[in-house]
Amino acid sequence: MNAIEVQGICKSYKNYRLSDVTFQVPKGYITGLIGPNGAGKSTIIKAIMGLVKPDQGSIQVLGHGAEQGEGRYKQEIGYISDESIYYDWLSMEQMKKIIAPFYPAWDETAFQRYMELFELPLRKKIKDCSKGMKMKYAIAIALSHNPALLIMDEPTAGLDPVFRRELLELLAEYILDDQKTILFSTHVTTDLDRIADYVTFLNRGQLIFSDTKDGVLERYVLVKGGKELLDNDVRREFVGVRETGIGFEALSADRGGTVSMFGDSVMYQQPSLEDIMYFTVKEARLRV
Ligand SMILES: Nc1ncnc2c1ncn2[C@@H]1O[C@H](COP(=O)(O)OP(=O)(O)OP(=O)(O)O)[C@@H](O)[C@H]1O
Repeated sequence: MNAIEVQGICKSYKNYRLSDVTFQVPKGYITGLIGPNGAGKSTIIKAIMGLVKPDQGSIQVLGHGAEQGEGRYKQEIGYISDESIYYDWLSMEQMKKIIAPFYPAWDETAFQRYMELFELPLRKKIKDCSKGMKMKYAIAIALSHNPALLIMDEPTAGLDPVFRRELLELLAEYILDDQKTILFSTHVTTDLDRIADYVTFLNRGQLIFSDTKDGVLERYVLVKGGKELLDNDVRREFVGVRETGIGFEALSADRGGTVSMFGDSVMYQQPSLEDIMYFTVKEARLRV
């Protein structure tokens, strides 16, 4: 079953086009949305939240059309935006008192626990908080109404490495009951290496893939070989090629085909998600 279904979404801005993007966010898992700056991650997330109206396509969230304004199902969603959405002249405690009544499932004990865990002083004014503190506060608020679906736009941006890791552990714990789903965007692929079950990769408004992380890592392979092997036909086999002083390094999206083509004349390595993003994005830039 899917918590989110994005079907054929298109959205055009002046110098940007999100082109026919289709993917699903399966219930009970963590899906990471990756892509470089300007790929369209925030646009997709805002469309899922009903904050951006797609030109074409449809989006279902928890079984409802995403365009259904402030439908009740929205209480089931914990949303962390890439912009601060709070009245920053209020203290964190005062702001919470405004937000909590909107959520019937608000858990005050959990909120107090998260504030303590994240070392956030309740009386501090939001405008006096650091970027990381504001992000932690948004996470505390989102988790305290026990949402079935957590949607976060770059939640790890601005967090120090220690809290970043603790947050990822917290999220992994959050979905342990199989009823919760998380979608989060990031351009830090190591966040996904740690906790994502599914990865959706967007580049220049186009979907590159949406698959299980293990499936992606099985399909792609990094090849290292001598320069003499690299002619134009061979280049076309790869997602991207980087020439080095002594040879080349290239990424293939077809491990089986590549291994049967090169046999043992090259070296093979398991690429990381960062390698996959690097070669894909670099190649797309060269083609423009
Ligand atoms: N309201 C808007 N009007 C015009 N252009 C917009 C608007 N919103 C987004 N864009 C453009 O759409 C493109 C995608 O932006 P988006 O914020 O979705 O990317 P992103 O992948 O979230 O990037 P980042 O990682 O830098 O946050 C960018 O070129 C951006 O300038």
